[in-house]
This record gives sequence, structure tokens and C-alpha cells, in this order.
Amino acid sequence: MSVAETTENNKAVSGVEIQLDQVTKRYPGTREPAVNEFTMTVPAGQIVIFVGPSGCGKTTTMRMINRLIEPTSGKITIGGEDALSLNADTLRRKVGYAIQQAGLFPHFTVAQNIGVVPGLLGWDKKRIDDKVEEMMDLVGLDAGDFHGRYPRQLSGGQQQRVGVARALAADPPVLLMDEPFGAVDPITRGNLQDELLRLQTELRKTIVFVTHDFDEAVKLGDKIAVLGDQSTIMQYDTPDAILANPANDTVAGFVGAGASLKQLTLLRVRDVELSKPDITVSVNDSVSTAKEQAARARGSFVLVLDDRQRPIRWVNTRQLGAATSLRTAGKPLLDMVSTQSTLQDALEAMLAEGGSVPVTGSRGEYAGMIDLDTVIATIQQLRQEHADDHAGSDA
Ligand SMILES: Nc1ncnc2c1ncn2[C@@H]1O[C@H](COP(=O)(O)OP(=O)(O)OP(=O)(O)O)[C@@H](O)[C@H]1O
Repeated sequence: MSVAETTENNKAVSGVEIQLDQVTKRYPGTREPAVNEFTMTVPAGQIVIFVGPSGCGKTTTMRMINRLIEPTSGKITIGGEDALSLNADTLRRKVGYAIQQAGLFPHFTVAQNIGVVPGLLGWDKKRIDDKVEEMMDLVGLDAGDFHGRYPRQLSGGQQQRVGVARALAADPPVLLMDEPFGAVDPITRGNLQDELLRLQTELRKTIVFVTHDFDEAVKLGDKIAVLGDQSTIMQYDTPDAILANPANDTVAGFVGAGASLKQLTLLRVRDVELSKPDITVSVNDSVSTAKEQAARARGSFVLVLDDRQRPIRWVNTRQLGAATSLRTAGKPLLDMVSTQSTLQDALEAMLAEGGSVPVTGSRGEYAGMIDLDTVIATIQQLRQEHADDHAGSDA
């Protein structure tokens, strides 16, 4: 396998590139095309999100990829093959499809729903059974419990999981998802989004995902296509680039208020410089060592680290006065973040702590502190870069 086919975490990309070239859809009896000369490359193994106002043509564009809607003109290739000349079986193998409210067959059990496409492809019973079990496991549904249930006996979130399992059952390189999490409550929706991201780190499919929700697009997308009327591409770029530099006022309107706050969800603590104040003591140090340290520290606080350098407690000068051991002095640490956390998580923790918070590295070891000034400076720097980009593009 070539280097290009592996990702940074060494999972093989199973998805393939999709190309749409001047694809147009005219519905019979309408004056204007619903999709007009749409041209885009969806990179292999990435999640591309279509966002845009109702009726702009997102669903029509997406459904032309698996030919649930036949294009009027133009060309579509999936992994280099002409999609318009593929037969129905090949398309089913290549392109999985998941939709809002899961679209499950009400009179089929969970297992029968997941086995639909393998059944259509003529797999034998044992192979289908094994696949159904594997898929239920993949999406976090206990096969013993859910196998024989009917869709009406499932919660909305469970139905969506079955919908995703069904779409993935024939292991297609491409997955189309049309507002798949649109009909569930915000908490379930967040969980399903997290699960999709977890699945994607393993599967590396090419996913085209339609949503109305820009926050969902920012969270899930490797790239976002902001579409206007007749599926006109107003901007097609990474979430970061769109947030920092919306192509026009319409895109800016779609990005909505709080673009800077949304950017905090894209940046990780590892992306910023941590401060390293001299405030740590080991749990094995004496109380008097800690007192000297606290006297030197600006806030009169010290951070106690355990034998493996992990932060465990805060102690202040007053608490040290009466303390006999650093194992019990002061208060256990409530909030900390890791280098993997987003800057939004860090900001939350700072608001809860009322100041800077400790940061831990990959093994839980103390890595430094993050403070509000760092977050503010990072946002200001992004704004500056964004202003420079504008100056660059105006030149
Ligand atoms: N079968 C059809 N016959 C005629 N016009 C249609 C048909 N299906 C869709 N349209 C029109 O095509 C345009 C694009 O519709 P489409 O469903 O692709 O938009 P969308 O962006 O997915 O909308 P939404 O976000 O509301 O689902 C709309 O103006 C719609 O009215």
C-alpha cells in the first residue's frame, strides 16, 4: 500500500474519489434547473458537507450520485468509474445511503433491515447473519437485545444507528447521508455525531452529508460546500477557512453569529503555547517545601503531582499552614483539560475554575497551564490572518 493510501493514524482509506462534472438536473415541467452545472471533486476518505438554504438543491445533487435521481446532463465518476453506466447492483455495492428518520422498513426486524442490501446482492444466509452482527456491534447496538425488534420498538437514536448500519452493510466505499440526524434531540444528535467521527477514523469512507445545521457541518466536515440557489457553490473549503474567511455576505450569514466561538471548537489545546509557571510540587515533597513554593508562586497556590507526574490537588498557603501531608492537603482537582481538548473545552474549564487550568499530556502527565490571555491572543491572531487573507485576495 502506498503512503498516499494511509492516513496519519495509519488506517487505510477505503473510500474513493467522487467527481461531478457540470452536472445539471431539470425536473420535468419546471422552468429553471434544480441543479445547474455542478462541478466538484469529493476527495477519497473525507467527509464533505453540503449546507445551504431549503430548496437550494442539496438533496437533488446528492441523489444524483447514486442515481436515485437521474441527471439531465453532465458526468459523475465514482472511483474513476462512470456512475451513469453502472448497473443497480454495482451502485448498491459502491454507495450506501442513510436518510432522516432512518427510513427503515417498518415490517422488517432490525436484522432484516440491516441485511437488505446484502440480500439484494445475493449473499448466502450465513454471510448475511455474520455481517448483520458485525454491523450492530459497529454502531453500538447489542445484537442479543435488538436483533429481532421492529423499528417502532426503538428510540429515534437507535433507529438512526440501524439506518447507518444498513447503509454500511455492503461495505461501500461511498456513503451518502441526507440529514441523517435531523429528527433526534440535540443530545442524541451530539452522540450520533461523535459516533460517526469515531467510525470514520476506522472506516475512512468517502462521505457526502447534507445538513441545514452549520454547527453540525463544522463539527463533522473535512470540507464544507456552502450552496446557494440551483446548487451554486458559494464556497468549498475546510471549516476553518470558511469560519475565518467567508467568501461573501451570504456565506457569512450562514456561518452566523459567533464565528470566533465556533473556531474555538476547531482548535486544540496542543495548538497553543502553554505557560509553565513554577507552581508544582510532588506529593512526596514535605509540607515546608510546598510552603516555600507557594510563597514564590504568584497566586499562593501550588499544584500537587502524583508519582507519575499527574496533577491531583490544589493547595494554598492557608491550607498548607495546618497540613501534615500533601496527600490530603487542599482540594482535589476538579477541572483540567488535555492537549487533545478543544479550546472551547478549555474555556469552559476556565470559566468553571475562575482562572487558568492545568493541562495534561497523552499519559495524563502535567504539561503546563492554559489561561484566558492565551485563548484571546489565539483568536486575535486568527482574526489578523483572516484580515491578511482578505488583503491578499483583494490585491
Ligand atoms: N420531483 C420534483 N419535481 C419538480 N421539482 C422538484 C422535484 N424535487 C425537487 N424539486 C425542486 O428542486 C429544488 C431543489 O430541491 P432539493 O430537495 O434538492 O433541495 P434541498 O436543498 O435538498 O432542500 P431541503 O433542504 O428543503 O431538503 C427545489 O426548488 C424543489 O422544489
